[in-house]
Amino acid sequence: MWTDVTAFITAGGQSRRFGADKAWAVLAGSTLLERVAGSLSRAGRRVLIAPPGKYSLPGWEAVADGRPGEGPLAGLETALKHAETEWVAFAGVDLPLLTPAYWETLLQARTPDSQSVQAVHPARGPQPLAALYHVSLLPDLTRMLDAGERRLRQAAPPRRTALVSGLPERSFVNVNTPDDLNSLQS
Ligand SMILES: Nc1nc2c(ncn2[C@@H]2O[C@H](COP(=O)(O)OP(=O)(O)OP(=O)(O)O)[C@@H](O)[C@H]2O)c(=O)[nH]1
Ligand SMILES: [Mg+2]
Repeated sequence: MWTDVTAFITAGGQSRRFGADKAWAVLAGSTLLERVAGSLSRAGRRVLIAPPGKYSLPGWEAVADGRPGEGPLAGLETALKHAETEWVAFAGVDLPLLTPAYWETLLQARTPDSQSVQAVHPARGPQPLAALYHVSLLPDLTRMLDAGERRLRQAAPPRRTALVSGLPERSFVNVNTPDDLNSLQS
């Protein structure tokens, strides 16, 4: 059990590219939402950020977005506000190949002065949508959002971000379109 981290799944998106709610899309008998949730099931407290009543996931609390429709950076602000631990594990709904081992590797890479821990894809760089964040980021995050910033990759300063290389590339598979899902099924 990961007692010192709270898991959050940000599920407030519109799935415009997918064309239907991708949280409910099924891969190998489980929904994408269930698959991400499964990777985080060892977290002591688990919270879904989504419009009220939209999803229910056994073992997961639900909280509403503080800034509905403003994207995953706003979802992260909501997560940090609801965290009762110093660290949160923050994930999107559309990363169906994440595993407990992925998160354990990130948890072990925390350092006393880091505010985020992110896995690095060899071609695409740091992966902020399946990453750890420290609650001390909250005031700066709120300021950034108030100033109009919406890019999740801006959430943590690079000098305070611990980077983890060498995780299996399949961990990063991200489903944005029906083709992305089809290519996993074939
Ligand atoms: N809480 C919250 N999460 C969001 C919001 N917008 C997107 N997300 C989530 O952020 C993650 C990554 O976002 P995208 O891949 O862009 O998903 P999306 O916005 O539903 O899809 P598109 O409409 O195709 O961009 C997914 O888990 C989304 O549910 C939002 O406004 N609030
Ligand atoms: Mg989007």
